[in-house]
Amino acid sequence: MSRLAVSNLSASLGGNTVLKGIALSVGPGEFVGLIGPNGAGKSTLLRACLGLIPSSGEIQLAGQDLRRMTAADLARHVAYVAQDRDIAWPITVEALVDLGRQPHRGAFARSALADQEAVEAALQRMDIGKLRSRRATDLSGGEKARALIARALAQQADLLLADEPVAGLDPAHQIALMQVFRDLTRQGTSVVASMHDLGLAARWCDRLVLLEGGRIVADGPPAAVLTADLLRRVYGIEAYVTEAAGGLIVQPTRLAQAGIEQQIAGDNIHG
Ligand SMILES: Nc1ncnc2c1ncn2[C@@H]1O[C@H](COP(=O)(O)OP(=O)(O)OP(=O)(O)O)[C@@H](O)[C@H]1O
Repeated sequence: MSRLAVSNLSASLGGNTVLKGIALSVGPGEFVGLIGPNGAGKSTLLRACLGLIPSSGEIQLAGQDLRRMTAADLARHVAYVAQDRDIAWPITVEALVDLGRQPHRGAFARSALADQEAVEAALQRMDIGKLRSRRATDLSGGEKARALIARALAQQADLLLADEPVAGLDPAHQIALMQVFRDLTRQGTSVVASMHDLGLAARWCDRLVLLEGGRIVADGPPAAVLTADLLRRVYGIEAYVTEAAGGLIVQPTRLAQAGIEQQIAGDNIHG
């Protein structure tokens, strides 16, 4: 059964239709990268799948109609890392991560062993064990991002939706996060992460979904989606793309239009 099944999904914001007839199914253990230019609709799609914005069409989570699920049901099935990293309260990092356990217990219950283990595992996975006693509001941007991802990991939901989770992370923590997501998916969790880093998306995701103007224009293995033609057409870039041990390598190199202009200039100089 799909962890997430969306069909004919459309959504409007501020009077504009920003998602148009989206169909998407994510199975157990898939690591899906949601890619596309600024404004393509990636955040809106993730938010619609959580019922955070009004939408039309069908959205099922773990076989249940999203619009019939209670907040508690939803929190047991799906964890979310928002693009916005604002942390409102000066609670400790450990207390912040522990909030991820809330769906698993009553509001005033004491933390059970399973909760403590989940929090500890999330702190270690995101390499923030040594920050556990710091106030979350005092962390650096990348540290805040890791704390918020840890909170979502502690939730131990079957589906994790993460909006630009690598933004602001240093290269080591970017790779470590990709490894965490891959490990989770190999254990059966499904991950959908929006990403701008095409190199990371190419190398780590099982599947890429490319959005443009609120529509899905490609959906498949990285090598099928990150073609020179699609990169030029959708992003307006040229890229170095090659198969290598360990996965596809994609390195954007220049603007497609600028490339044409340079070629013309070069032709004039040499011609
Ligand atoms: N509250 C809003 N009111 C009006 N338009 C909105 C609103 N929120 C988003 N939009 C528009 O919806 C479109 C999709 O936005 P969205 O944030 O989903 O894009 P995105 O692919 O996540 O972009 P980015 O890569 O820049 O984060 C954009 O054109 C954006 O301007």
